[in-house]
Amino acid sequence: MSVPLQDPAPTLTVRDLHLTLAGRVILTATHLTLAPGELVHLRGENGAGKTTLLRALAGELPCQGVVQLQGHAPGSRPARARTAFISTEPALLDDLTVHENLQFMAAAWNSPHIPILNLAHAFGLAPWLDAWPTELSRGTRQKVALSLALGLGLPLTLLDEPFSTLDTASRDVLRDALQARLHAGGSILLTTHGADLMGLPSRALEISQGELRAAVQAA
Ligand SMILES: Nc1ncnc2c1ncn2[C@@H]1O[C@H](COP(=O)(O)OP(=O)(O)OP(=O)(O)O)[C@@H](O)[C@H]1O
Repeated sequence: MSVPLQDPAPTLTVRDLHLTLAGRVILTATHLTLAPGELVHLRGENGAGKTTLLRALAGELPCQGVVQLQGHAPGSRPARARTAFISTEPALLDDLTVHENLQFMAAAWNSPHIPILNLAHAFGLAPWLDAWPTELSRGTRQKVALSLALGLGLPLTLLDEPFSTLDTASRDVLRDALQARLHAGGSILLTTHGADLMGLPSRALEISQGELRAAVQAA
């Protein structure tokens, strides 16, 4: 007897999320799910609430409602162990070299160091491995952070405008790394201002004036 195929459990589930800052409701999201191997592309104008949503899902901002990452609340230890979040100004440890940062983060996540280093090489970071983070340009710092985020191979990757500071060759490397993460069953939520996702299969969501709306289209 054949067993009916079932949809895999979502990596991320959001229902009736409300986020209030300084007495003002900044963000509402009635419904959002992210399946394994799915890329959701969050679009919206300046100030729409994209970064705020990513920060809430990463556990950096407290919110009300149902938010579950593989059954865990954002910010909890198990949720943090499953989430990579790269902001537009990614933090690195300034008293460690780039290579030491990569090794330290791999050890902190109990993850192999080699996939991270391979991505760093693909991004052309070899000349920067012995540099200090304070010596890096914005785009180079972003490439270090993206090597970490995608090389860790965590179930959920949250990326705030990951393409914005990258040159053409690095955008291609990022596209291939995102594709590989999706093939491995990772879930990705990323923000952009525009619509160009370089051919990556994605589901677009629109966020406007702090309100997350229903799906727009598959790309
Ligand atoms: N700490 C805070 N206190 C009060 N309001 C805030 C705070 N952080 C963000 N906001 C407000 O939340 C709203 C959404 O900001 P957010 O940074 O999420 O927008 P965004 O869509 O990422 O914009 P952009 O494309 O410009 O980066 C804005 O109106 C902003 O002023």
